[in-house]
Amino acid sequence: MESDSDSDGSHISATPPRNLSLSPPRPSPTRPLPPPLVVSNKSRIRIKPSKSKPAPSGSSKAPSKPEPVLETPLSLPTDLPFQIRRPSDAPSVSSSIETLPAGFFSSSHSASFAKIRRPLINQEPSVIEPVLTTTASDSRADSTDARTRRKTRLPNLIGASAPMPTVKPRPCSGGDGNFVRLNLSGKRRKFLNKKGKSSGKRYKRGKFISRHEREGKEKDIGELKQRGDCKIREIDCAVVEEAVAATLDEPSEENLVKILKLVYGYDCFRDGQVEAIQMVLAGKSGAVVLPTGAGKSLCYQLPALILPGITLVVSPLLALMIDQLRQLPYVIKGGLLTSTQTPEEASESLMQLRQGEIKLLFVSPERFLNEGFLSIISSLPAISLVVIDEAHCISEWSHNFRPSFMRLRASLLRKTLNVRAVLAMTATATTTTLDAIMSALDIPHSNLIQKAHFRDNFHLSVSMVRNRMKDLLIMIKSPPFAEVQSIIIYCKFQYETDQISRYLNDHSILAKVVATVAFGMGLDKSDVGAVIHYSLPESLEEYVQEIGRAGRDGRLSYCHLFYDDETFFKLRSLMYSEGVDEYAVNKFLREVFPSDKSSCGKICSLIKESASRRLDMKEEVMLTLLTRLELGNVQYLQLLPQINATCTLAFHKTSPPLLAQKVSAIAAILKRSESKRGQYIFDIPTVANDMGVTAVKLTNQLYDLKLMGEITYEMKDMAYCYRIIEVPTDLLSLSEDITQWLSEVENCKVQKMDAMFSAVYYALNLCDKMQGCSGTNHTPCLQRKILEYFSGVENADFCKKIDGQSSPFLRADIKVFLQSNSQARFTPRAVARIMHGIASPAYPSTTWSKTHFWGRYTRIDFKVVMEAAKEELKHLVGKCTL
Ligand SMILES: Nc1ncnc2c1ncn2[C@@H]1O[C@H](COP(=O)(O)OP(=O)(O)OP(=O)(O)O)[C@@H](O)[C@H]1O
Repeated sequence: MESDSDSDGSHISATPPRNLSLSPPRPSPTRPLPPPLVVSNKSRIRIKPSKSKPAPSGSSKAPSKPEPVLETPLSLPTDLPFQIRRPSDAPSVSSSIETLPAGFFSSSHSASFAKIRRPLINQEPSVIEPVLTTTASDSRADSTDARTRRKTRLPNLIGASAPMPTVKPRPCSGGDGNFVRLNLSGKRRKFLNKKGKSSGKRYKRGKFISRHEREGKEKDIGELKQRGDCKIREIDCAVVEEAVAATLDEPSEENLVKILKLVYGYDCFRDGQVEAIQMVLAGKSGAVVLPTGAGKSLCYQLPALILPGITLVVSPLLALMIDQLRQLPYVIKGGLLTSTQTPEEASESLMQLRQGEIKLLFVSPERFLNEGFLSIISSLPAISLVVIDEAHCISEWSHNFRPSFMRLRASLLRKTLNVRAVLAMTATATTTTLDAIMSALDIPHSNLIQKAHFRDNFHLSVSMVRNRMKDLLIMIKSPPFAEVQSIIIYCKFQYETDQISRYLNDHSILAKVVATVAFGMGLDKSDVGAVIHYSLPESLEEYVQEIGRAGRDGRLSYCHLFYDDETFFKLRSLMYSEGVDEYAVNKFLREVFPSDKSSCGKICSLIKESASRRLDMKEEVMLTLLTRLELGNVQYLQLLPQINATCTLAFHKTSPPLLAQKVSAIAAILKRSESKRGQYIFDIPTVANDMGVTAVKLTNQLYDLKLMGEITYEMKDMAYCYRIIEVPTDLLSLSEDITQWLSEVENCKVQKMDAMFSAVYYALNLCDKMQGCSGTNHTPCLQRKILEYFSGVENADFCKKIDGQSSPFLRADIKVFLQSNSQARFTPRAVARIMHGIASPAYPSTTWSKTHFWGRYTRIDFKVVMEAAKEELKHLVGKCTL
C-alpha cells in the first residue's frame, strides 16, 4: 500500500519546519548514536520523578455523604503530561478510572470548574506510572512572539452570562498537516495564583490535597468566575446567535464557516469536519475517524452550540474531560458531572442542565451505571447528541478496552435516553474495532467519515538499542531533538523513569517526570515537538496515539523509538497477564450466582481484593466478566455502583434495641450482625436485601443516623455490587463461552504486540531503504506499516519474533519447579506465568520472583509453556487443579 507521505519524509510537513537543522542524527540503527553536543544552559532539561502513591482505601470517615463513587480523581501537573498504568509494574492500556491533571486543584491553577472536591470513599485503586517528559526550559523565541502567540486558555464556567474571549482570526489550516496556533515562546506555562505569582508547585494529586489547599482552590475558582465576568471582552452574542439561527435553518458550509470564524477565529474547516458537523446537525448518527490532532473536538463543539438540546460527551478519563472543558470556547457553556462531586454540587449541575445553562456536558461512562443519573438524564430537555470520545474503548478488540464503555449501546442511548444522534470519535481504530463500534452504536456504514490515519508532519525513526540510557542522552543532546521545545519520553515502567531522571540529572540535563495515559490519549498540548519511545509500545494504536501528542502545531515533529529484544519479550509476556482459564471462569461464576435458584432480584456483592486473590483473577477482569454477564446475549445480572460491603457499627446515644424499634434499618442490622467488643459487624448487601432496598439507600440511612450522633461506623471491603436478573441454568457451557471469548481477546492483544514488533523489525531490517527511508528516517515504511495495519491488510512480510518452538529443558524445569513447590496447587496458566515472570493476584512477584525459574522462559511462547505445564501437572494428579 502506498504511503500517504508525499515526500521523502525528511521534511514532510506542509508547514514550515521548526527553526532547526532538518538533518536528524545519523547513526545506523545498529551503531551507537553520535557523540553528544555540548549542552548550553539554554537547552537544559529538567527531570523530576513522580511518586506514585496507592489510592486511599475507602473509609466511612469521609465527611461527605457516602455515595458510591466510580471515578477516581488524581491531581497531576496541568502543565505536564502524565500516564496511568496498571497497579503492578506491568504496563496496561486499560484503566477503569478517571484522572485529573496534576496540579489541577492546586491554588495556582486556573481551574475551569468548581465541581471536583470530595475525597473518594469508594474508588478504584489506581497506580500512576510516569511517562517521562522532558521539557526544554530555554526560551528561544522572542518574547513578542510569545505575547502575541500564546494561546489564551479561558476557563469555561457554567455561568450563563459568560463573556467571550477576544478572538483573533487565524490562518486557514488547509488540511491535516496544519493544526494549532504556534506557541513559540519556549517558556513553560505558568499558572498564577491569586497574587499573580507562580506558585512554583508543579505536581500534586487531587487525593492528597489538604483541606486548606482545597479551600484555596475553591476560592480561585470563584475568582476565575469573576475574572471571566469582567476582564474579557465579550463577543457580540447577538451576532453569534444570529449565525446559529441561520445555520439551524440552513446548515450550509458557508454558514458553518461564519460561526467557525466568530467563535474560534479559524478561517476554514479541516478535512472531515464539515461532513461530520453536517451529518450530526441532520440528526444522523455517525463515526468519525480522523488522525490525532486533526480537530475531532470541533465536530461536536459546533453542533453543541447549534443544536437546541444538550450534548453529552462520554470520555474515558477525567483529565481529558477537564482539558476539553477548559478549551471550550466561551459561547459553549460546558459542564461536567462526575461522582467525585458532592450530592449538592451534582444537583446544582443538574439544575443548571435543566435550566439550559449547560449545553455540553462531559460525563464518564461509569455514570451510566447509576440509575439515578439515567433517570435524571432521561427527564432532561432533549438530548440532541451523545458523543463517544475515544470510541475504540467500546471494543474489546481495541488496544484500550474499557468494560464501562460496553454499556454505551444504541439500545441504551436511543431507546432509554431518547437521544437523537450518536457520534463516535476515534483516531485509532482498526477495521475490526470500527465494525464493533458501529454495530454497538447502530451506526450505518454510510455514516462513517474516515480520513487519513496519520498526520503527515512526523519524522519517524527507530534504532536498535545498545546502551539505551546512553543512546537517549546522546539523542536528546543532538539535533534535531536538542532544539525542540518540549519532548515527551514514554517509558513502560516507573523504575525506568526514575533511572532516566537520575541519569540525565547526573549529566546536567534537567527534566520533569510526569504521568497518566491522558497524555498518551487525547490531551492537546501544542508545543510538543518530539516524542521518544524509550520502550516499545504495546500496539501500533498506542504508538500512533502517543506520537500524536507531537506536532500538534502542524510543524514537523520528531518521533524516535528505541527497540530492544529484552523489552519486547517482557512486554509480550505481559500480554498474558490478564488471561483466565475455564477453571477460573467456572469458579468465578459459582461465586457470582448463589446456588439458590430463587435468588432473582437479590442484591449481591463480590469483594474485589479477596475474590481477586481467591480466583487468581485481576479486578479489571472480574469487572469485564460482570459487564459481559449484564450486557451479553442474556442479561444475567444488573451491575450496580460499587460499594464497601462490610460495615462495623457502634451505638452512641440510644441503646440498640430501642433504636431498632424506631429505625427499621437498625432492626435489620441487629438480625444480621455479629457483635464483637460492643461493635456490630454486618454485610451491607445482606441487610439491604432483607430490607428490600438498595445498598446505597441503606448507607444513606446510616449516614443520617451518624449525623444525628446515634452511631458511628466504618466501612471496608470494596466490592462489585449487582442484582441477579437470571441464574444461568448451565454454568458449564456459560464458562466455556466466556473462556473462548477471553482467549480471543488475549490472542488479539498478542497479535497487536506482534504487529508492533513486525513494523519495527521491518523498518530496521527489511525495508529496502527506498522511497525516502534511510538509516535514520523510517517515516515512509513505518507509515506504510501503520496504514496496512489499520486497514486490516494482511501482508507477507509480517514477521514474528516468537514462534511455537519449545525448549528441551522446559518440561524438566517445570517438573523440578512443581516438585519443589508441592504444597501449592497450580493451574497450567499459573505455572506458565511464573516461567514468564508475570505476577498475578494469587502469585505475587514479592513471593514468587524468588524462585530461580521466575521469568526463565520469556522467549518461549506462553502457550507452549502452558501446554508443557499441563502435561507435567497431569503426572501429578492430586496437586493438579485442571
Ligand atoms: N479548522 C481548524 N483550523 C485550525 N485549527 C483547528 C481546527 N479545528 C481544530 N483545530 C485545533 O486543532 C487542535 C487539535 O484539535 P483536537 O484536540 O480536537 O484534536 P483531536 O482530533 O481530538 O486529537 P486527539 O485524537 O489527539 O485527541 C486544537 O487545538 C484545535 O483548536
